[in-house]
Amino acid sequence: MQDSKRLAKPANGLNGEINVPGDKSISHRAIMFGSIAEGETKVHNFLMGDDCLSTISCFRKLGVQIDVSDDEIIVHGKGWDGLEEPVDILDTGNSGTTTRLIMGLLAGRPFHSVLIGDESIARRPMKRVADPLKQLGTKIDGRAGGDYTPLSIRGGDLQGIRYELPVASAQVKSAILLAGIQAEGVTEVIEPERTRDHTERMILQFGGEVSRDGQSIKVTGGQAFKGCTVDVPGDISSAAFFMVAAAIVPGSRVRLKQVGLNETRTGILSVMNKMGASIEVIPSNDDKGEPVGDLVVETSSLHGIEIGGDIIPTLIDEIPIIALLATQAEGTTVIKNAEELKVKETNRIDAIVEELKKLGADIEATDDGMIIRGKTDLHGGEVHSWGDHRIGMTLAIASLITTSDVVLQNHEAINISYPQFFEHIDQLIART
Ligand SMILES: O=C(O)C1=C[C@@H](OP(=O)(O)O)[C@@H](O)[C@H](O)C1
Ligand SMILES: C=C(OP(=O)(O)O)C(=O)O
Repeated sequence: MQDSKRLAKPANGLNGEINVPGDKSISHRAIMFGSIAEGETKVHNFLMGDDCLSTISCFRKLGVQIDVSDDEIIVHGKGWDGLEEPVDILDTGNSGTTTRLIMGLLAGRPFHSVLIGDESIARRPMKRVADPLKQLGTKIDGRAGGDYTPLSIRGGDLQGIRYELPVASAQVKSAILLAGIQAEGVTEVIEPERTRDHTERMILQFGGEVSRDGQSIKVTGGQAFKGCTVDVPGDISSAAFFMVAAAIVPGSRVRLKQVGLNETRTGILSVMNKMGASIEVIPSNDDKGEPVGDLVVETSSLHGIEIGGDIIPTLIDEIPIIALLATQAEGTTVIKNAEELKVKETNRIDAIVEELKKLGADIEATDDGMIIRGKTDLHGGEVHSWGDHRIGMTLAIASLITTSDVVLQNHEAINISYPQFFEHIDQLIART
């Protein structure tokens, strides 16, 4: 059953501080590297969202012991050879990152696995990963000629390749690197634009080697990893909802603590600065593999800008909430080169345009993005998350500034990446 939720409104803005949950991309990778490493890996501030729980469940089925407690996750890695042929199907749930990265990791394992996910995963293209992995020497098949789940993978002896990514995707890059570290010789991936580099950083953190020269990333095969401690920073993609909320709700001042500030993820900061938002960045000194800092955001007067080109991969997941921000900016905001949004959990161009229109936004879809004209007073109404966590959170933040109530259908989708989301809204409203 899908639940609906009538959302509360702040009388005097959002105020106070919160720790947003751990970074989703880094949490997935910590479980994966912990599983293929020798010895124990401790993960602090792990994101207990549904996507990362899917990753834990898959690795348990591959024979890895993973202990979950309130303050840490312990992964008992047994090295590459410790992974066992799963007797059950690996269910990756709603998670594209789990599905695509695990494909790369299983590509070099000498056994058979079957991957399946939910109905959203079943619509997302997997050929972009399967093609290069087949070139490395893996056997992969699946629905529609191997482009969609269910997928079956029979790992094999791999040979390094040189591969130019046709799309700027960290998931495809990471899958190839995870296969490349098991292959004979060197594997080189060339990205058209820079994408998030958490996999590369984690290879180094677990004692491996990877090099970058411009847009080219190289790994040598036959690498073994050593367990370590991973301190997961707060997720800037989750912080983005409260950065925008603070900027658009009158009378707000919010401090978001210990947020990951990796420059391959901070496009939202540049965009908000350009639009005129008041954001103070307070960097921390104890960088443990990833840069972190606090962000203080205040209500701001905003203007529209053009967003496109190589900044897109650094803010791809933030575009739904940037669209809402743009409805509160004077003038026109154009978002282009963002066609990848069509193959996320939903077609996020269609989803955000359709739902924000229901609240009175002046927004139109284009082939590769959207055009938003502001500033518009938004009104209440009934909206739907489309089963997509980022669409659901964007609509919930919109409800903080609408002239009447918003009813959000299927808000549970938000548990994918931010289980404490509504608690955090209540907390920031209560402090006013
Ligand atoms: O590597 C990752 O952790 C991710 C990469 C991005 O996807 P693409 O690689 O498909 O761009 C992003 O949208 C996703 O939320 C997480
Ligand atoms: C696209 C996302 O995740 P994934 O690709 O892992 O499903 C997201 O979190 O916005």
